[in-house]
Amino acid sequence: MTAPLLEVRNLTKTYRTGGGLFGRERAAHVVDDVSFVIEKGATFGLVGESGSGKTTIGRLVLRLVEANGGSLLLDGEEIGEKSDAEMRRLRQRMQIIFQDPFASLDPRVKVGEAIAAPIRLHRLRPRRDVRDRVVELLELVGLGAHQADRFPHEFSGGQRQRIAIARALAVEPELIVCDEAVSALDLSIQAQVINLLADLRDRLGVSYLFISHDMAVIRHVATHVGVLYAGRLVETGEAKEVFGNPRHPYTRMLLAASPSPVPGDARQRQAIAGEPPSPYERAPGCRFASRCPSAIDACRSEQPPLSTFSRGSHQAACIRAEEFDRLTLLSDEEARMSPAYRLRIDLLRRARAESRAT
Ligand SMILES: Nc1ncnc2c1ncn2[C@@H]1O[C@H](COP(=O)(O)OP(=O)(O)OP(=O)(O)O)[C@@H](O)[C@H]1O
Repeated sequence: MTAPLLEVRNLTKTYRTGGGLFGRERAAHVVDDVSFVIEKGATFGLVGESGSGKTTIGRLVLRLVEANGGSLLLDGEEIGEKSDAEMRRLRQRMQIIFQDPFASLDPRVKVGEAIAAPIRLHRLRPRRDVRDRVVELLELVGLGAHQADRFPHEFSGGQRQRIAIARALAVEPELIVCDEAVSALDLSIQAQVINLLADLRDRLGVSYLFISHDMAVIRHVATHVGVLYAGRLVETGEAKEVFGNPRHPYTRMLLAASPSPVPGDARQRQAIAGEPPSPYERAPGCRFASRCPSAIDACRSEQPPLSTFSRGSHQAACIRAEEFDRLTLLSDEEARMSPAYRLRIDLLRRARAESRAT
């Protein structure tokens, strides 16, 4: 079996703030033991609420910030230890697109020049061919040759994002990290940019780490999904499995809070009650326990077992919630035939009721 394009293993990031002469040093546990893979030509959608650590993971993958632990393998090769010089070469294979392309486009530089700069820097084309390549890239993202001589402010938000995509593609990357790349756009423009990204994936074989807080966007764009809660991945899997059969209670809450994918479906969206814990406070139990409808007392004192990470498979981190679901789905008939199951479900129900009463 060939190696996946990117393999992230047990990635951890803790920021230390304060300290010094008078301040007390504090640790923000922002990313905790995160593992996932991105296959060639796949879009891995990383979704979670604000502050869950999505941007940090994107930056860790590109080594724009350094991890405290874990490893990163690009095409099977460890890149976590590479020197700055080696990383500069590797960065050509990995690009990033931000939410606000205006911030990353110099207002004084014509867009043709902005796209040509990385081609020249990495000497990807002979000088005389650079202009043709810029035109080719503009056309690839649905813009025209005549737009090369305009300045960024002459474009709409959606067009600017297309320019950012063209510039990222200029170095022929294998992986593009899209950090909230469509979040600032109107819905109809969002759909156009998402379709463009999917089209480029099919035509060029590029892969994406697509970061978004919006389940509806992830549903449209992702082939695989990772659901992040307070720095931990609580569920990963193929998109059709995660959306068709979400297993973690947090995934279900995110889905209930997002619009129905069925046109005309008037289902009420349910806001997620409560707040995630601060990264500065890491209690021993499950981070999601205070918001979890299936939580029992034990969840507040110990982390529920994590199912082992295995490549490409659907995994649910919370074995306890899974077991509760499985048992409650048993029909009375099945439960009668299986006294052990019946006993177990009675115990779980009682534990849950007691935990709610306290
Ligand atoms: N340099 C830093 N020092 C201390 N804490 C940080 C630093 N950078 C990020 N954090 C904290 O890490 C947590 C995760 O931030 P991050 O930006 O990765 O989350 P996010 O899921 O991308 O959220 P958002 O969608 O709001 O950008 C936040 O609580 C943030 O305050």
